[in-house]
Amino acid sequence: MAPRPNPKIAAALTAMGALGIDEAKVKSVLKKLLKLYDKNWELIEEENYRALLDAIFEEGDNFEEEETEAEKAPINGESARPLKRLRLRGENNSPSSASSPSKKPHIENANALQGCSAQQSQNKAVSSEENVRIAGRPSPIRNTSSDRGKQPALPQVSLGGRRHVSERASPSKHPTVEPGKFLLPSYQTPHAYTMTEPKPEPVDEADYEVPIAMVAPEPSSLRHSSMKNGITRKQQGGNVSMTSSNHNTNKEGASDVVIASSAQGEVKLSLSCSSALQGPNFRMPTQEQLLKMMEDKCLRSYKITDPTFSATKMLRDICDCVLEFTTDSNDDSQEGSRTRSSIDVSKELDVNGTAGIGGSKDLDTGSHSSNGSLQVNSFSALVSPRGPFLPAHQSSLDDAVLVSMMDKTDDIPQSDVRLQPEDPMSTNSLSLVVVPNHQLTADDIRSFHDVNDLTKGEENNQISWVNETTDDFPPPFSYIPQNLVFQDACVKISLSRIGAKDCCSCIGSCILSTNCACIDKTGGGFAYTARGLMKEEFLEECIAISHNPQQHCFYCQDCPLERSKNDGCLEPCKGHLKRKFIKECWSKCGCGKQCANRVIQRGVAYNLQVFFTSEGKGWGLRTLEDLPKGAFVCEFVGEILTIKELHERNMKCAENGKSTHPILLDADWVSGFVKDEEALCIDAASFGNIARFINHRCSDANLVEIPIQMECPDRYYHHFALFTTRKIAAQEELTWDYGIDFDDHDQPVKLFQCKCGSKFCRNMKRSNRSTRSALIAG
Ligand SMILES: C[S@@+](CC[C@H](N)C(=O)[O-])C[C@H]1O[C@@H](n2cnc3c(N)ncnc32)[C@H](O)[C@@H]1O
Repeated sequence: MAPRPNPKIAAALTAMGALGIDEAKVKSVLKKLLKLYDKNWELIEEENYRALLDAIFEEGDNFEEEETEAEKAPINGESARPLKRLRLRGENNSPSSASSPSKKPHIENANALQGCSAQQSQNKAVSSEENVRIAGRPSPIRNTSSDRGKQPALPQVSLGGRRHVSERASPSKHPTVEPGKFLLPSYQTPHAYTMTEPKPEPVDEADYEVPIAMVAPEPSSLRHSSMKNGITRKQQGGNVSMTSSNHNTNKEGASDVVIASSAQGEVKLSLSCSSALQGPNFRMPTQEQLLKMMEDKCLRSYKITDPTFSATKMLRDICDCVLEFTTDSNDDSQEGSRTRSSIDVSKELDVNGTAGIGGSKDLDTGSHSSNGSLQVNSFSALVSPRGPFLPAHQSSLDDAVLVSMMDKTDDIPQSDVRLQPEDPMSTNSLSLVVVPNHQLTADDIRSFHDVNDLTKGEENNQISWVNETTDDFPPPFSYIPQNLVFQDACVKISLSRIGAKDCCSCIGSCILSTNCACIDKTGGGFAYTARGLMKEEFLEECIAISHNPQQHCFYCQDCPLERSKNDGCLEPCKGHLKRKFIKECWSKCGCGKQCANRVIQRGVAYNLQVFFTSEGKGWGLRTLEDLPKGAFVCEFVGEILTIKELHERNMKCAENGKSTHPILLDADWVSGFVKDEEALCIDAASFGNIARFINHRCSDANLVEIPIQMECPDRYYHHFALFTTRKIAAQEELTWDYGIDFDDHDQPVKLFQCKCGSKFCRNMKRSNRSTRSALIAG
């Protein structure tokens, strides 16, 4: 009867067999190792048989070196080592091994030996260290799982700088190497950025450098200087970039790695292939190919045998390390905060090969410059640390060359990392997303939105955004919770202007007071209920005014709106609505913040959401909870401009094909003369709050706007608050009547084809009217 195999030996053989290592070789090395370690299996089994694996590699190298001493003559200026490995690879890939999938690791194993060669030569030089290592610890590999990411390379493995392509398998020399195993770009057309599997092509070694590198999306001048300096550190708009470049003096198109982090805890790691890579058939590998290859490489070169090892995780670890370094451990504010990191891999191609890094031109999304170069700017780095993910801008994947990967969410386990290049809209923060080559300005970057909270924490509640209809993202703008003066607007807020009659001296809440000065100023008494809702009567009056504006207009003699047009033909005043307003108590009053007469200043109180409408109105705002009638929803916040400034802005916007959405603020029209700097409006196009998403509905809108006087004693109201006109059910879109006269093409609000769907739609009535007139005329 055959002796029962030692289960420990069997397990070791199985583990090594899984890596494609020949059983006989394992046995022979194991025997020696057992002897060396005095049969201490613990040392051998530690770290997935790392000691054994290491010994096998070393033994393999010694064996090969002895065997191929005669073949060490340099070829093409290369050392003999790669060639020796290749020969070995050829030997290992006997027909049987090549055809069997299980033999694939043989190829990798040969590569691993190749990766070991540097180690081998170092080992010889540090034999005393080696002795210590063997005696004290079986594995020379210090790269334990806890080290991973922080110290990705083995100290004894020299990987600094580029590795020449001939160190890798080149199909011309290694016919047994599988296609797609290598990052050998096969260029099809200048526009072919599809993630197709690269074909192994004959590569001229002189033109090909292994890319460990990155071309940062930055101006060419900066890139150039960073390349010259080798290593640069630059401060750009709050981002710190650490550029580590591996400059090859023989090549114009050297490449480098950029790791950037922002004060918000965002980390961006960018890698790019430089023009030096461009070959006649350059083609981008898929992310999976790239990461798989990296994992194979780690297995070979660093002997990382941990089955849970992944290149993705390693990249994330790099980001984590940056965060660790850049986060002040004493900073309490950082504690408990959700940190995220993003990893971008970008690629720059210089198709005609003339410009290299310094000479490439930037391109628009989906297109290429005349010189064929492609500049990638990532906005995945713009993701708020609090938000899970800023999805890529709508773009075809074919045009995209940049991948972004978010990691480290609180709610999704890291092991759940999925690469989803096919789903650019996925809001899974762990998605690998391809984003387009797109030039972003600093303004663009500042104004992107967190999918969980586009208020950037400025409101009481987070306000998320969703798009279930298209691939669009909310337009870029800066979120502000309170109005800001743009430039010339005269907004007089000063304590000295608020006299005794302009503020109350109530104690606690004014609702119980019989002589509140603020309530007296609000026409018609206390406007709010104790619950902070608008009183029915007051609300109905406001609604009635908005329904019949003609009956509540004041017409001035010298209208600042007409004056501001500056076109030499002053038309008569079109009228200013005399609205009801509310005077809320304020800081100079005796009451407290919880006073029932302070509603809008307590901010947004309901759960709202920005969503993409399905009726063609673009983005809209909806409520996620039932709202009672008379509830304050939000203020319309934006930049306060003079009407003159608005006209100038409108002209510029028209040139750029953009539009503003201003609303006119009330002034003291009845005083007879309102100065230019007192005729004001609010424009929320570039700076605004959630109200900028509220769409128009003719007549039966569920919100009504009411001016609020707070910190100004006169009839210049800078607060425009929106209250519900009725009960609103959860999920309903919030709308208000902009008060547009669809016949007046001269108003500051840009006219649009109204799709409010109301049976009272003025635009629909207008088009019905014109159809009728056309029918009558015709
Ligand atoms: C203040 S913005 C509202 C948010 C806007 N929908 C967006 O996507 O950013 C006003 C613009 O929204 C669109 N809009 C608002 N109400 C609309 C309606 N009833 N029908 C069609 N478009 C509307 C118009 O383009 C208008 O210029």
